[in-house]
Amino acid sequence: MAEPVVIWGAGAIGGTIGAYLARAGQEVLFVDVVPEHVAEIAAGRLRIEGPVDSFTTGGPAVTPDRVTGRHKRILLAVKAHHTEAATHALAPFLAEDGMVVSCQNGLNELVIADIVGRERTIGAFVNFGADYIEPGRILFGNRAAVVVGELDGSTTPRLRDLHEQLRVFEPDAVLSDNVFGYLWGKAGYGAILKSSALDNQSIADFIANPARRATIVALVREVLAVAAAEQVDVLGFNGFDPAGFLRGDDAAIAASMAKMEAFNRGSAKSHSGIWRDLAVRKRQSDVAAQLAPVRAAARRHGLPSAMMDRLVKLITEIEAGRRDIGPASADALGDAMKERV
Ligand SMILES: NC(=O)C1=CN([C@@H]2O[C@H](COP(=O)(O)OP(=O)(O)OC[C@H]3O[C@@H](n4cnc5c(N)ncnc54)[C@H](OP(=O)(O)O)[C@@H]3O)[C@@H](O)[C@H]2O)C=CC1
Ligand SMILES: CC(C)(CO)C(=O)C(=O)O
Repeated sequence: MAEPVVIWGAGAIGGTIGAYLARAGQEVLFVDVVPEHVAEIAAGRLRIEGPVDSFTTGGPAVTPDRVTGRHKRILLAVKAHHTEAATHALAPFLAEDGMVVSCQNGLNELVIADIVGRERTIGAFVNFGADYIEPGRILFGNRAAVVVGELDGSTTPRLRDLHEQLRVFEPDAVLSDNVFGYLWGKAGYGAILKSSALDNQSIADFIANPARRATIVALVREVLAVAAAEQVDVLGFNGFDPAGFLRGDDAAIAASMAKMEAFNRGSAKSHSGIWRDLAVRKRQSDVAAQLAPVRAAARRHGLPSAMMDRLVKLITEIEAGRRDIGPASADALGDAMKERV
């Protein structure tokens, strides 16, 4: 029997990728902590819906306590604040020569590598949009960048195999020698998504809102300054132009903002996953966990992190029920910028 690929965390991202692989006839084992969702997948009722595609599939699916065997390829797709626990849980089931592929937002590769070893960790960057609707139902909102890369930038046979496999899901998937360039790029672009969760506007409307422009630029530049200090060659994607932001080039930034707005208008996923956690699912988001390594690096380099610090504080207040989502919260992030100067 073929070696199955394990999808650990079969929600919006893991469920979508796994559904494509299963539909293509590949051996997939879905693992998730939500028993009702696991039951639907195991019963062959994993439904992908939305403008991109519409199909129902399924396959073997279990909760983590029912996993057996040792597996060569585990795609990890849990939120950043669940990375450490999930990696500890999967480690006993990872083959000695196996790999964990982080299909996540954030610099989770660093956490995973600490637990299973750098040589068993592969980096990935995903920017497509998906929403977990209910057990067995996922909205696939839009296609977007998918990238894989070894942490040291090398091109290995296992990376080529993984890349080929992911092309079943995203034909334009990229094999990169600079996956950290994309991950830091997503940290910059992701800062916009995070700040958009302070308000109820869609991502596209938030980006287009002139009242948010200066705050977005200051926040993105703060993140990218840290990437530069870390000597990362940050890469762009789907309209995001990190070089333009870093240079403080107004024309390039305006062009990038227009492209990012258009890109997000084309998605059926109108709001960020973070907004969805806060406003719809009423639960903790992974904002603090995603920004933790960026803020730590800022401290190491003696760089400012006032915008990121304020963003985390505001989101934490929303999570605790001490603050509402709305324009006043987005304004409060702008205040951090004004206080800085
Ligand atoms: N959704 C999107 O459009 C995008 C998401 N991302 C990133 O992809 C990653 C996955 O996000 P997304 O798919 O949206 O999240 P979801 O919440 O939709 O899916 C994650 C799933 O993993 C489950 N889970 C949590 N802990 C564990 C565990 N220890 N073992 C197994 N399963 C677990 C969750 O259960 P429970 O819900 O109970 O926690 C949930 O079912 C995140 O890093 C996110 O930032 C990146 C690009 C786009
Ligand atoms: C908005 C999106 C899908 C990136 O395009 C994202 O990364 C998120 O919601 O966390």
